[in-house]
Amino acid sequence: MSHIKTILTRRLYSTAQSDLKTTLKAVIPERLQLYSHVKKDLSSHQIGTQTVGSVIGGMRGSRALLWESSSVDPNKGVTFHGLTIEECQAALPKSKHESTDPKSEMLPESMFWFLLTGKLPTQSQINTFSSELAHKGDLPEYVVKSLDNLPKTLHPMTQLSIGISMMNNESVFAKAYAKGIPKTDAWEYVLDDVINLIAKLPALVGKIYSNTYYSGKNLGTINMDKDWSYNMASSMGFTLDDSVNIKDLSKSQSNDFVNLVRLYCALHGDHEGGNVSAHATHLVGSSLSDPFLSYSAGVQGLAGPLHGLAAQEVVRFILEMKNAIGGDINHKVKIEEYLWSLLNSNRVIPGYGHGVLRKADPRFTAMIRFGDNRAEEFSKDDNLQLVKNLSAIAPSVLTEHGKTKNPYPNVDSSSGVLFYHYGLQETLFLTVIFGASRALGPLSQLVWDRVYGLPIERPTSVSLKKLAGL
Ligand SMILES: CC(=O)SCCNC(=O)CCNC(=O)[C@H](O)C(C)(C)COP(=O)(O)OP(=O)(O)OC[C@H]1O[C@@H](n2cnc3c(N)ncnc32)[C@H](O)[C@@H]1OP(=O)(O)O
Ligand SMILES: O=C([O-])CC(=O)C(=O)O
Repeated sequence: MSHIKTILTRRLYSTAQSDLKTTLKAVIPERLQLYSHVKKDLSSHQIGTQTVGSVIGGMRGSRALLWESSSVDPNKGVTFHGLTIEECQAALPKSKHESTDPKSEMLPESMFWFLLTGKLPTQSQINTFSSELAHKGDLPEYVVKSLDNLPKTLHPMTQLSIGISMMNNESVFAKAYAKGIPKTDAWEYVLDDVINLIAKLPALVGKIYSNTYYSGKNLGTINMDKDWSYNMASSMGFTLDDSVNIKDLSKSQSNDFVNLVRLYCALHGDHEGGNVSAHATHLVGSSLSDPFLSYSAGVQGLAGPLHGLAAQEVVRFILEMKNAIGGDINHKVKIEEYLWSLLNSNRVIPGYGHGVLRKADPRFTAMIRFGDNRAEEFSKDDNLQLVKNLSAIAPSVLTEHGKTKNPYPNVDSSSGVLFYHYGLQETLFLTVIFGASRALGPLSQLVWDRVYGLPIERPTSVSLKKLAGL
């Protein structure tokens, strides 16, 4: 016994009289050495059904999640129940007021219906559903008051996640669960919560925008006869008839903005289950946290710069680059030099690379198409032109740099500058629209998680020493 104690004491206790950080610093080099060995020499080794490389490499290549609504092919990108973006654009209902307008975009609520059911909704089903969302769109008073009391300097994504999380006070699922419900009924309560959550996003997004940038002024109202994206645009003050038109847009610019929200939100709604926001929502939901808590976790994941926050980072990067190259947006050499300066200072090029994709993201192309279809509006937009030039130049620079497995643009590359064009120039806000959009897919899957009665997610962890066979 005393022998064991001596060994443990020698192995486990710090010998020096040092503080916490110093003690940690001292043990890092040895552990890093072991980590490098495991990564370099043992990645292909099998541990259970996984490779060691997958365990320490962000679970790449591990098929570990059940997800119904979309899938991502490395070369072709996302499909929604097997339909490509263009097929969805052709098949999903638009606003009832613009159903024959070729420039009007599919509605995110049509996408949600499709993601959830796997069935294409009819125009009349969507008219009714848009109206249901509008009627459920009011924010509870305590949420408004709490948002009003947050510091204006709080990042809009943090405000979004707080707002969503607070509404768990409304959760019919949480209340029903507390009373006791059969497991087989859970999905119906979850569906009610999911619809309520999605319905409240336009007002929530508008409230955060107004509080952060316009001192809480009422910028617009929800119109019961309009769709979810139109109401989001109104809440932010970007429509002519239902808002203060805060950016003084023309009628056609305001229509474009609404359609940009529609396209952006429909496209960003789902990207299979492994991305951080979807996975976080699914993981938290697996403990039977209600949809508000679950999706607020998803939003917190989306707020990371390697994931959704890249939407804001790209716009900042494009503006900085334009400045640094003296506005010479067509100067290939200057652009290349700027990219190298970033890479050489160990920064990532935002909007490039992907965990799964190995070609340009078709969502990137769809957003660029949105601008190209409005040639007159965008003909003098240097930012969009720079984004396009960059997409022709950056892949060869990143390939020569030799690190990223995918040197092509991802979805975040193009979308921010489109919003910027129409006056949404508060860059820290851009990911909030992403946050509203991403509710569609992960929350539709959450309903199915409860239909199937999926268990709590609980993989097993393993230590580095064990991976190294020590
Ligand atoms: C909605 C979305 O989430 S889309 C993604 C949005 N994020 C961005 O645009 C941020 C920039 N891109 C990246 O950081 C990455 O490409 C990610 C996070 C998207 C994917 O990461 P991974 O799957 O690890 O990419 P990959 O396996 O190609 O990474 C290998 C190396 O290339 C580097 N790399 C990847 N992309 C880039 C990039 N755009 N610029 C510079 N280096 C890059 C990685 O940092 C990594 O370096 P390391 O070996 O020193 O750690
Ligand atoms: O799939 C991913 O990892 C990131 C992404 O593009 C998304 O979530 O839309």
